Order: sequence, then structure tokens, then C-alpha cells
Amino acid sequence: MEYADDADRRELLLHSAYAAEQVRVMERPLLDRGVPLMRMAAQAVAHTAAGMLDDEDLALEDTSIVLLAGAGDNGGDGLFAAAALAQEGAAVTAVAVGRTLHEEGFAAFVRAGGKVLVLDPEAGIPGCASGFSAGEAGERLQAAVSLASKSHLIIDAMTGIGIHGVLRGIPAALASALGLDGEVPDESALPGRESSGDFPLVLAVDTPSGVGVDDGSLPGPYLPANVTVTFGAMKPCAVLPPATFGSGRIELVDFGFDIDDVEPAVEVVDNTFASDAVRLPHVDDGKYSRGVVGLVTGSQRYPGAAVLTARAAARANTGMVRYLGPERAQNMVLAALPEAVLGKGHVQSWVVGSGVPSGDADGADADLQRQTIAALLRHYALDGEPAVDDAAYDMPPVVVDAGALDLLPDRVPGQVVITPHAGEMAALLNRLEAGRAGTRADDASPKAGGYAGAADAEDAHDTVGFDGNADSGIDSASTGTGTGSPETAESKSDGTESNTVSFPTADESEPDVTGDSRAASPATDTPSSSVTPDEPAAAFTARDVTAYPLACARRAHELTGATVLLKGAVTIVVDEDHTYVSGSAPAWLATAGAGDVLAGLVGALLAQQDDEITTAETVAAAAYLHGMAAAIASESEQQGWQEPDLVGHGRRQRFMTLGHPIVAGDVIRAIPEAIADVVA
Ligand SMILES: NC(=O)C1=CN([C@@H]2O[C@H](COP(=O)(O)OP(=O)(O)OC[C@H]3O[C@@H](n4cnc5c(N)ncnc54)[C@H](OP(=O)(O)O)[C@@H]3O)[C@@H](O)[C@H]2O)[C@@H](O)CC1
Ligand SMILES: Nc1ncnc2c1ncn2[C@@H]1O[C@H](COP(=O)(O)OP(=O)(O)O)[C@@H](O)[C@H]1O
Repeated sequence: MEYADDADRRELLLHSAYAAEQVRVMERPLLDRGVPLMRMAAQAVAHTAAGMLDDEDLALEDTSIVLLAGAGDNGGDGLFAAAALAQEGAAVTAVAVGRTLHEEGFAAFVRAGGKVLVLDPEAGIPGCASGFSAGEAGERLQAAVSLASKSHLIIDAMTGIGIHGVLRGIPAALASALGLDGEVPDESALPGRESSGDFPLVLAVDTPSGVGVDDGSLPGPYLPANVTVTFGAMKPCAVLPPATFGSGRIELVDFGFDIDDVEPAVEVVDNTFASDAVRLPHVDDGKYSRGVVGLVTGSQRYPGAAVLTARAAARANTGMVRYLGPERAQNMVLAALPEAVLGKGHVQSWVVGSGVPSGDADGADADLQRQTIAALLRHYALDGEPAVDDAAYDMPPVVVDAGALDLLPDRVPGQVVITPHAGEMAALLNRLEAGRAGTRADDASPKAGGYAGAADAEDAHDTVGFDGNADSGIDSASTGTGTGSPETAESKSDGTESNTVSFPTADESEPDVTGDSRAASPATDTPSSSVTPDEPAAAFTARDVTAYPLACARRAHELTGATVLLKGAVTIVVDEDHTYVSGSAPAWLATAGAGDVLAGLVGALLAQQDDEITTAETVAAAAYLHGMAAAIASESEQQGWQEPDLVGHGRRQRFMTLGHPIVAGDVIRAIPEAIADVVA
């Protein structure tokens, strides 16, 4: 077996995921050279299975193992692995979930003394029963569920990268009975911390059956794993939420794919990646050259967000923080951060909206912060007019958070960064999709009235349109300075028609062998939304966003042009061409105000950039530093995503430090140390 021995290759493999089709292309030259990939995969699976049982102090000869074997090569991997385990004395039963089994794998398994249970009456597996009645098929299915439930280890080799859509038929019935139906496993944040003594353990071969391999979704029944042994390279489901939460520990087998010239489908942020976004101070630096962040955050009602964004931005390697907001918030910012400067001036980035009421809040129309933000965001609106668009592209980067999300213009350049959590993303998509479908021609919406364009921008990096006093003289959205007209669904032609968010549905043509309605229609509990350009969209919910976060983030990018950061235990960042994820945060970070800290941190990193790295890379680095600061503050080793173990390179220690609760302010205090760690 070839193992990665080069440090750069190893780093790349451990932080990159490749789509199923890319993996098939990369495996081709090896298969053509006759490299026995399936045997190598099976050997790793058998080795990992033995290790999992050994961790539970079980000798192989005392264990019962159930292999769920599909008809494809994933089943073949499982059969060869099961044969090896049977040879070592384990009692192994292979449950054939399809109509055939991988021929050589099956032969090896039978030679090793394994038993086979066939579930599909139409199956044609040599020496095994077939043509049995529907009633017997139901009984066999129940027997398989019972056998698997009582076993020590289930090896899930039903489907790998060859899955199409939602799991259906017998595999769906088994996953429903033994696993979950689209939900994320309900576990404490430190799975595998110590032996649970709960059997059966589940080892997934290549990918857990039922997950969306390329988009990381959980569209229906799937079998969550304790450990996934994945071959050649990680697939997106190993790093993307929510599928990554159902994958358990990932063990990666390096087949020696030529990955140097292949662009990963998803990149996981690590220290090296994040360090590129931190500008080290120069000997000739002054405060302005180190980056100035302008904040229009906090409000009369939520002044605390002003303090959190200001303190976070100030601690994240910037030269200066400018604050605009109501007097109460100004006073609080100055008390917490005497270094802050009030009022307008030159800035290299903006942060707007954290702690600002959204448009549906009482009195939102009269809120001065919203009016200030609306005036600023007009300068980012693209309307196809070259002069207007050029001016928009020249504006400094802006982070549009929380209450400002509903003030986002229809189309913006990529230096506009939106930072929703799942609920905010659902609301945003509903607004955008409704706007496209022309179902909500709401003149009172923040989008109405057109956009001012940037004709009044004296300096693209200045506080365009602002009076120095944030409480008066604001270039108000309601003054109607705009000249453009809002795009209608008809007038808009942004080329996004083909890229819609569509949620898979069950293929109901498959027989229901169980009588279990979930097996016949496994998607009955899948999200309600199915968005096509021609019909009004059903409302998105936060649950939809949590189940299909990548699709939703991409959709928000397609509709707006903004760089999208979708928050969660694993945060996703997308732009036109790239997808980044950061899973550095412990779950202790899920605490009020943590999002405000992130907004300030993103603004700070954007303010210190030259043109060497992209907005999306900077934003992804900020998410990573945010998580690292939370890890330092909480003294926790738990993370939303753990690096895989590379098979053949030993296993990482399993006993992680749980840490302790934190508040958002603790995260801010740890930002400097997080920065120091990544640049060290
Ligand atoms: N990458 C590598 O280098 C190497 C890869 N290798 C391995 O090959 C695997 C890929 O094998 P693969 O192409 O044969 O597909 P695979 O995952 O077995 O799935 C096909 C089966 O699933 C079924 N099925 C499909 N959709 C379904 C649904 N929704 N619901 C229910 N069933 C569904 C489908 O049924 P059908 O649609 O034909 O009725 C068929 O039976 C890969 O993941 C890895 O394990 C290693 O051996 C060596 C090196
Ligand atoms: N389970 C979790 N594990 C790690 N980080 C999380 C988890 N849940 C949320 N977070 C992070 O916590 C932050 C919460 O932000 P947000 O929901 O905007 O909070 P608030 O609005 O109170 O500031 C985000 O950065 C998010 O990525």
C-alpha cells in the first residue's frame, strides 16, 4: 500500500475534498495500471474494523459483524473486508441489499466461511435463495435488522460514490430502521471521547449510505457512522455539514492519486490557509496602513453588538476602528474600547447590521442605523450601468450581518460579504426568491425605491453619503435619492436560471419491502422547498438550510453576487468558484453575541488585505480564527470538524479535552492568541 510521505501532499489530502466524478477520474490511471484498489480499500476497512473492536476490548473471534453489502463496488470493498475479518475468526453475515453481489468479493467471502442473507426476492446470487414471497421478504428484512441491531459492528457497504439521489428500496428501509431519517445524530459534542459500550458500532465504507456525497446533505434515510474509511481522497460529504456530523471519525486511505493539478471541490481552512489572511505589521506602518474598519452596528435597542463588533475588530490586527451609531451605543463602545474613533472617515472595510433591527421589527423604518446602512449599501448596487457598476466594484469590502441582510441590494459585487445563520439565510432566500418570482412586489421593502448609485461617492474608500454625525444628516433610504429601478423577475437576466436549489425526492418506483412508509417515500420529511425559476418558491425554513447548507449558500451567492458565509458548527464560505469550510470552533461558541464577534473579525481581516488573496479566502480565514479563539477561550479540543487520520500514519489520541462554557467577550480576548498561533 502506498502512503503519503510528503508533508505538503499530506496537508493537501487532509484538507481537501473532491467530488465523486473527480475521484473517478483520479482513480482511472491507477486502475489502468492494475493497482488493486479494491483490495487496498478492503484491507484498510478490515484493519479499522479490528481496531474499533479492539478499542472495545473485544477479540475478533468473540464478535459478530453484519456487513450490509450493495451490488456495486462499495459492496465489493465490504465483501473483501468481511472475508478478511471472517478469516480472523469473526462471525460475519453479509446482508445482500441488492440483486447481485460483487462476484469476486462474494467468492472470497464464501471461501472465508461467511454467511449470506439475501433480502430481495428478485436477487440472483449463486447458491442463495430467490423468488421468495413478499411476506418472506418482509421477514428477512426484519431478521436482518434484528441481526444487525444485536451485532457488535455493522459495516455499511450499501452505497458509496455511486449513489443517486435519496436512498431508496431495501437500503432505505435498513437505514430507516438502523439509522436516521435526515436528522443530524443527537450526540454530545465529543463523540468517541471514550468507549460508549453501545453496540452496534457502525463503520461506513467510503461514505455513509444515504448522504449526499457531493453536497453534504442528508436528504433522507442514512446510516450514521462511528468511523468512515474513505478511499483515495475525501469526498465533500466528509467535510460539509450536515453529512460530516453523520460520518464519525474519518480515516483516509491514500491511494497515491495525482492531486497536484486538481482543484478540490471543497477546501477546509487550516493554520497555513488562515495565516495568509493576517497582515504582519511592517516597520514603516502607521495605523491607517494597518487597516481601518468602519462599523455601523448596534442600535438603541441592541447596543451590546456595537461593543462586541468594535472590540473584536480592534483585537484582530487592525490599525483603527471607527464607529457610527446612536449615542447610547457610542458611549458604551468608548467605555469598552477607548481606542475607538467616533464618526466618519477613511476606512478599508465596513461592518454593518450586527445588533441592528431587521425590517420586520417594530419601528424599524425609523431606525437611524438602518437608514445609515441603506444609504451605504446603495453604493454597492449593481444595475448594469458601467459607471455605477465600476463605482460599486471600487467600494471597500463590506460585511452585511444580521439586521442589514434585508437591506442588501439585488445584485452586488463579491467584496460584499453576507454572514447569515440558518434562520437568516432562510429569510434571505425567501425574500430573494419571492423577488425573482415577482410574487412580492412590496414597495415598502428595503429593495424598493431603487439604488442611489455611487455618483455622490467623493472617495470610494470614504464614508460616502454620510454626515459626520451618525445621529443626523444621514443619507436616508427614504429620501429617494436613487435613480435606478428595482429589477423585476422579468427584467432580471443574471444567468442563474440553470442553477437552482432543488431538493431531491424519493424514487417511489422502488418496492416497499417493509410496509414502512418511510421506505416507500423516504423523502416525506424532506424540506418543503423546491425552487424552480418558473414557479413561486415554497418558503424556506431554517431546517431546510440546515439540511442543505451548501445548496442554500450557493443559491444566495448566485442570486446576489455576494460572498456568502453561512454560520454553523461547520461554517461554509462560497464565492463564484470556490467552497471553503471551517470547523475549528467548539460547540461552546454557540452563545449570544458570538456572531457579532465574527462580523467584527471578518471586517478586520478584510481591512488589512491587499489584492493577494480573495475576499472568500479572507472570510474563511476569519471564520477559522473565530473558531480558534473560541477553542482557546473555552480550553476545548472539540471542534465542529476533525482532521481525518491518514491510514498507515497512526491514530490521533481519542481523549479530547472538553473545556468549559464561554461568553462572546471571552472569544474576543482570545483573538490575539489565535492570530499569534496561526502566524507562528
Ligand atoms: N474511489 C476509488 O478509488 C475506489 C472506489 N472503490 C469503491 O467503489 C465505490 C463506487 O462503486 P460503484 O461505482 O459501483 O457505486 P456504489 O457506491 O457501489 O453504488 C452503486 C450501488 O448502489 C445502488 N444505488 C445507487 N443509488 C441508490 C439509491 N439512491 N438507493 C439505493 N441504492 C442505490 C446501485 O443500485 P442500482 O442503481 O444499480 O439499482 C448500485 O447497486 C466507492 O464508493 C468505493 O467504495 C474501491 O473499490 C476502490 C477504489
Ligand atoms: N454547534 C456549534 N459549534 C461551533 N460553533 C457554532 C455552533 N453553533 C453556532 N456556532 C457559531 O457561533 C456563532 C453564532 O453566531 P450567531 O448565530 O449569529 O449568534 P448571535 O446572533 O447571538 O451573535 C457563529 O459563528 C456560528 O458559526
